[in-house]
Amino acid sequence: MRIAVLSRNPHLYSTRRLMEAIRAAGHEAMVVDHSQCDLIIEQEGPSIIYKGEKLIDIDAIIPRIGASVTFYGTAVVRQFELMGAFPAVESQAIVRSRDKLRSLQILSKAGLGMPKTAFTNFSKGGEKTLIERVGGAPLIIKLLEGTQGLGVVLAETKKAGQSVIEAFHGLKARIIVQEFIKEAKGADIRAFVVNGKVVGAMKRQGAEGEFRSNLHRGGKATVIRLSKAERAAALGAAKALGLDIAGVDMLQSERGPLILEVNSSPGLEGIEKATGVNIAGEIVKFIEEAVEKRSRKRRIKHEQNNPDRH
Ligand SMILES: Nc1ncnc2c1ncn2[C@@H]1O[C@H](COP(=O)(O)OP(=O)(O)OP(=O)(O)O)[C@@H](O)[C@H]1O
Ligand SMILES: [Mg+2]
Ligand SMILES: [Mg+2]
Repeated sequence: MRIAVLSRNPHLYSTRRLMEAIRAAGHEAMVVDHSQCDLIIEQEGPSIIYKGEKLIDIDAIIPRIGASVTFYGTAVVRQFELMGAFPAVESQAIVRSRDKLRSLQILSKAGLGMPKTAFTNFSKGGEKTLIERVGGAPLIIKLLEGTQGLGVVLAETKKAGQSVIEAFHGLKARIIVQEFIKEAKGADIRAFVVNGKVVGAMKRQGAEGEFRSNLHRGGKATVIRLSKAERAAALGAAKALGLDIAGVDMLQSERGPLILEVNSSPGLEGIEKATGVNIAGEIVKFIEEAVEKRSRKRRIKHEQNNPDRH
C-alpha cells in the first residue's frame, strides 16, 4: 500500500513514528503537507496537486490536522476521500470533534458522563445565573477554541467568575462555563483508542498548584490501568464521535469518569513514552484491516451487481 501522513512538519515525533511504522509494515510511506495541496474539482473527478504534481495511487491517509488549519485541512481530507483513499480519520469526524460544544452535545446524547456545562450567547447580566447553572463557584471557564490548556480559567469565587465571563464577552470570545471537578486533583486521564480498543492510557498530573494537567503546562505522565467504567467511557466517546483513532480526555470524579474532550489528532510522544506501546504500529495495523475489509465489501458488491460475469 501507499500511505500518506497528512502533516505540516515531517520532523514532528508523531509524523516520524507513523512513517517508521508504515515502512516497518512493508508499505510505502509519504508525508503530504495538507496546507500545500491544491484541490481540483471538475466533472472528470477530483484531484490534488501537490508541489506541482498530481497525487495519484494513494491507498490510505493518516490525517494529522492542527487546530489552526481545520477548515483547509478537512477540505483536503474530503478530497482524498472522494479520490477513494481510505481515511484513518474521516473529515466529518474531525470537524465534529474540533467543536468542543458540539462534541459535548453528542456525548451527552450518547449518555456519557461529563462535567455540567453551560453555553451562552453573550447575554448581558446573565453571568450570575450562568454560574448558578453549573453549581456556583469554584467554576471553570473555557474558550471554545483553546488548546494546550491556554484559555482555561479556574475562578475560585462567583465574583471572579463573573468578571472573567464579562471580560471574555467584551472581547466577543465564545466560552463555555463548567462545573469544577475538585476530586480530579489537577490530574486527568488520556485514553488512546484505536479501532474500538484502548491501546494505551496515561494519567497526567499537573505541576504543583496547577489545576491543568496539560503536558505543555508542565504536567507529568504515568502509565495507568483503566477501570471498566473508564474504558467503556473512552470507547463510547470515540464511537459517538465516529472516530476510529481518538485521544479521549477524562477526569476521575465521585460519580465516575467525566469526559472533557476527544482529540482526533492525538499526539503520540507522551503516550508512547509513558506506556511503551507501539501506538503508531497499532494505527497502521488498523488501516491494513480496514482497507482489506473495504475491498472485500466492494468485491462482493461488484459480484452481486454483475452476477453473470462471475
Ligand atoms: N471542569 C474541570 N474540572 C477540573 N479540571 C478541569 C476541568 N476542565 C479542565 N480541567 C483541567 O484543565 C485541563 C485543560 O482543559 P481542557 O482539556 O478542557 O482544555 P485544553 O487543554 O485547552 O484543550 P486541548 O486538550 O484541546 O488542548 C484539563 O486537562 C484538566 O486538567
Ligand atoms: Mg485538554
Ligand atoms: Mg482538544
